[in-house]
Amino acid sequence: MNWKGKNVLITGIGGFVGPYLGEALLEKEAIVFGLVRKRADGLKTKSLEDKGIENDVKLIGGDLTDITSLANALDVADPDFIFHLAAQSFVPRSFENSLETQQINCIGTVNLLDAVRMKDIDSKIVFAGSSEEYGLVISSSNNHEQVQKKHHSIFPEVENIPEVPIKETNPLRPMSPYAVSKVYGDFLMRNYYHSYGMKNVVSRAFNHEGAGRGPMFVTSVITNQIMKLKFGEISKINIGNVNAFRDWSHVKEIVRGYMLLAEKGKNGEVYNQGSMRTNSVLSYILLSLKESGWDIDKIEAFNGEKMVKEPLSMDNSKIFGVGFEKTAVDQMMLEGELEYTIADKGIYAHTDKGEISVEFNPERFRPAEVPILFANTENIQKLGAKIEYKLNHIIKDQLNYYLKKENRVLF
Ligand SMILES: C[C@H]1O[C@H](OP(=O)(O)OP(=O)(O)OC[C@H]2O[C@@H](n3cnc4c(=O)[nH]c(N)nc43)[C@H](O)[C@@H]2O)[C@@H](O)[C@@H](O)C1=O
Repeated sequence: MNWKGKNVLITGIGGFVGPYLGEALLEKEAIVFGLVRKRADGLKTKSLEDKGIENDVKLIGGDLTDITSLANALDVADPDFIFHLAAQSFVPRSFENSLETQQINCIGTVNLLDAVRMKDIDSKIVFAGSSEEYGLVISSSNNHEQVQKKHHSIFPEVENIPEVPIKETNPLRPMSPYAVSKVYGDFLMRNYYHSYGMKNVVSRAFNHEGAGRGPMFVTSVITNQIMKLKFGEISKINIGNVNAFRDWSHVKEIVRGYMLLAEKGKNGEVYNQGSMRTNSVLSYILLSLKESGWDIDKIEAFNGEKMVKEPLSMDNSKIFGVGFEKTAVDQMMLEGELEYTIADKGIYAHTDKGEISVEFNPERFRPAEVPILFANTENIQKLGAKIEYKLNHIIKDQLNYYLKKENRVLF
């Protein structure tokens, strides 16, 4: 599609993904408008300045919870396309402040749809749904008796049949207020399409990362701390649940997917976006250490009970198909060879440059957890999406970002 001269409105342009999307659309000569919250010191945001596009996008002050400001934004932008990215997106915060999350993510989304409907604007909306909507997904790694019992107590209808890689047709079993809010938006989009013919497509993106990712998300927590470790600013790594598996993509790939969905996504449809890989948080730590120059010999639980040899071997690449990378640690965890928690308090990584301590901090654990996310992306691949970035590209980008001292933060 020719984006040249197309009016595009991005809600949440000042977040993590917004500037990447803005940049990609500007390269295609689209006219980019961005909704940002009004502040006393103006509309400019650091993430847009970091990308150097703060003067090229047209910022509109507004708030998703204020429908009048959305009507105004639509008047100003007269959009051909709307990318609705704005949200409270940090899962732990949604547990602490559920109402805020529902106000921004649910009320904000219905406000946007109603403003478009009442103004009778003919634009196509791409909605940022989330893989978090799938929530409690069954895989062989969490399909043993004790865990099955717990699954049934949360979702009695669950059948203990492995569901990975996850298709769009998988049941939605949200595990956090954030996830519930995204299910709301997802269903509302489809309802407005079927009720009013309002053009829209839902993207269910799995985790996406890169330089500038919010410091509270786990990949930033890891790479930030590893750079601090390298520069002697801290002496150990502090982390939460290392046994969760996530499907991590590069943010640039997800942005390409958003644009593809705007162009070719079927109205009223839902598309997964992801890498078709799954790795544990522990592996993200080990791979990041490796990328930063530490050679890991073995890892060992604080209590000394379990030992893992060659944690970084990258075989088994054919098991799950496209671009699958996993470490021996992932392999053992997925096959249940390593206990669900290989350690209760932490692990030591024995490296060529000495021992690194990785401490599990109970405050970083969540009241409810999504055990594994692993995307089946066949549907968006049929539209032309390709997976090019490897996990180590993503890690490198994040480590490079934290090479700069001013980017290293307390987290
Ligand atoms: C697709 C989806 O992606 C993101 O949601 P998320 O998966 O919750 O992302 P995260 O990076 O906060 O956590 C990933 C995993 O890592 C575990 N974990 C361990 N230790 C720490 C830790 O210290 N901090 C954090 N944040 N997580 C930790 C944590 O328990 C979880 O299992 C959002 O963009 C969301 O908006 C979205 O839509």
